[in-house]
Amino acid sequence: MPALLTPIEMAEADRLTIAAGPSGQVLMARAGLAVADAVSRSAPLGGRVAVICGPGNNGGDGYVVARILRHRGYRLTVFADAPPDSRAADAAAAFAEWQGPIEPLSEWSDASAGIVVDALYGAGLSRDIGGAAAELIARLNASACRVVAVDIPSGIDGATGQPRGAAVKAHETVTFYRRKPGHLLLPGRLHCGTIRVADIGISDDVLQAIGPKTFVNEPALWRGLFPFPRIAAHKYDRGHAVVVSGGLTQTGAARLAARGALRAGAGLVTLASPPEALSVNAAHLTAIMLMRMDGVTGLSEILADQRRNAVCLGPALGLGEATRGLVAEALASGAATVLDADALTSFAGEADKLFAGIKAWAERPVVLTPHAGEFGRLFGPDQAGSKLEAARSAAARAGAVVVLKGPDTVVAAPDGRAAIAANAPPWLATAGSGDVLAGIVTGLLAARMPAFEAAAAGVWLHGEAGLAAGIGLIAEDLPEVLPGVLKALRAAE
Ligand SMILES: NC(=O)C1=CN([C@@H]2O[C@H](COP(=O)(O)OP(=O)(O)OC[C@H]3O[C@@H](n4cnc5c(N)ncnc54)[C@H](O)[C@@H]3O)[C@@H](O)[C@H]2O)[C@@H](O)CC1
Ligand SMILES: [K+]
Repeated sequence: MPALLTPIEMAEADRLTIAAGPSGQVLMARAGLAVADAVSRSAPLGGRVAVICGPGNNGGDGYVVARILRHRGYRLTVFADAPPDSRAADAAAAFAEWQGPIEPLSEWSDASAGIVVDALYGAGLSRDIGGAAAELIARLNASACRVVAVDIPSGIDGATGQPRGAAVKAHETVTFYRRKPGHLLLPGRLHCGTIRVADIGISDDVLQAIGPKTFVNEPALWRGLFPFPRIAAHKYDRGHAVVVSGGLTQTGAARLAARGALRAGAGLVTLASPPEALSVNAAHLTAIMLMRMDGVTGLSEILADQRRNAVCLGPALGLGEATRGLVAEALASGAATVLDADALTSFAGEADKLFAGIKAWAERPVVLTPHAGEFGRLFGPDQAGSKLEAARSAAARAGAVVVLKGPDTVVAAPDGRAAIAANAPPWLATAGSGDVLAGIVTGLLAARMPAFEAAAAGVWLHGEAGLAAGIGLIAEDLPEVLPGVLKALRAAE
C-alpha cells in the first residue's frame, strides 16, 4: 500500500522500530547518510557545504550529515543557535560526534556555501517559526543556493502541507521510510523540489500496527479492484452508465462526461437528454446511445431498468429545483451516483437534504466531485484543518466519497480512508476537464469498481491522461488518450 504517514504516525514508526531493535542513533545515522549521499550527488568533492541545524532530531540528522561530508572531503560550516535540546538525546549524541564549531544562524550568508542542508525543523515543528530562523529562511529563499531539506522543508507542516510562519524552499528533499501528507498537499509540495524516500531500516511490518489511512493516489492503492475486461465477459457485464444532459445550449459537458465513461470501461453509455436537446445531442453521438428524458419522470423511467447501474448528474445541468429533483430521483433509484458541478451547487444552503438522500440508501455508492468553490458552497466556506481533513470530514458528513479537486486532489471516503494525487499536470485545469473526470468515475462505477477505489482510479487516470496529452490539452483529448493510459496500467499489472 502506498501509505503516507502523518508526523505522529512516523514518530510511532520510529518508536516501534527502536523498541524492536536498532537504536534511535542508528536510525539517525542512516537518515544522515541518505542526506549526505544526496548532497554528494550534486556537490563537487571538496566544495563548501553549509548545514543549518535546529534544536531537535532534525538538527541531529544535520550533524550526522556534516560529519559524513567532512569525512568525504567537503568543507563544512554548521549554523545553529545552540547545541541540541537535551531532550533530543540522539541529536545531542550526533552533535558530540560532530566535534566541530557552530556559527549563529544570523551569520549565515549565501557566501558561506553554494549548497545548504536544511536541518532546522522536521516532524517536530510545533509552532510558527519566528526570530533568527525566520530571517535566515527569508535570506535562504532569496539566495541562489541549492537547498537540500532533511525530512521536509523547515516550516512546512508535515500533516497539512501548510507553511508555519516561514518555510524553506528546497530543490531536493530527502525523507525517511514514507512520504508525509505535507509532501504532497499544496503548497508543501512546491517547497519540496525533488523528493527522495530513503530506506532507514524501518520494517513494513510497523504499518500493520499503525494502520495508516492516508495514501498516495497510485495504482497500487486500487489496481486489484480495477475492472479490466475479462475474456468471457459480455458488454452488459461491464455495466451501463447514464449521463444526464443539460438543455439545448448546454449539452457539451454531458457528452464529455459520457465519452469519459465509455473510454474508462463502462460496457454501454446512454446520454439522457431533455426533449429540446435531443437533436443537437444526436448530431454528436455515435457509440454513445441517446434517450429522451422528460424531467424527473423521464429519469425515473430510464433508471427503472436496473441494468443501468450508474448515473452522472451535474455537468451543465443548470441550477435549481429541477436539478434537485433529478438528483433526488437518481439517489432513490439505487444506481451508483456521481454528482458534479450544478448537481452540487444546487444544494448550496440545503446540503443536509442532499446528505439525507444519500444516507437513505447507505450501500449504494455515491461520489461527489467538487472543486474548491463547489466544495465551499456545499460544505461551508470555513472548513477547519487541511484540505485532507476537510475532504475527510465532508465525506463522513455526506456519507459519500468526496473528490476535492485541484492540483493535489484528495479523494476521501466516509470510513476515513483518503488518497492524495501527485500526478496532475497544470494544464489539466481547462474547460470541461472536470466533466470528463466525473464521466470516468461513472464508467468505473458502472463496471462495478467500489466507490473509493473508482474515484481514486478515476483521478489517477485523468492525471495520466493529462500527462499523455501534454501541454495544449483540451478536454476532448482526455477520453481519446485514455486507451494508451489503460494499456500502460494493464501492462504494469
Ligand atoms: N529517532 C527518530 O525519531 C528519528 C528522527 N529523525 C529525524 O528527527 C526529526 C524529528 O525530530 P524531533 O521530533 O526532535 O523534531 P524536530 O527536530 O523537527 O523539532 C523539534 C524541536 O524544535 C522545536 N520547535 C518546534 N517548532 C519550533 C518553532 N516553530 N520554532 C522554534 N522551535 C521549534 C521543539 O521545541 C523541539 O525542540 C525528523 O524530522 C527526522 O529528521 C531521523 O533521524 C530518523 C530517526
Ligand atoms: K528540515
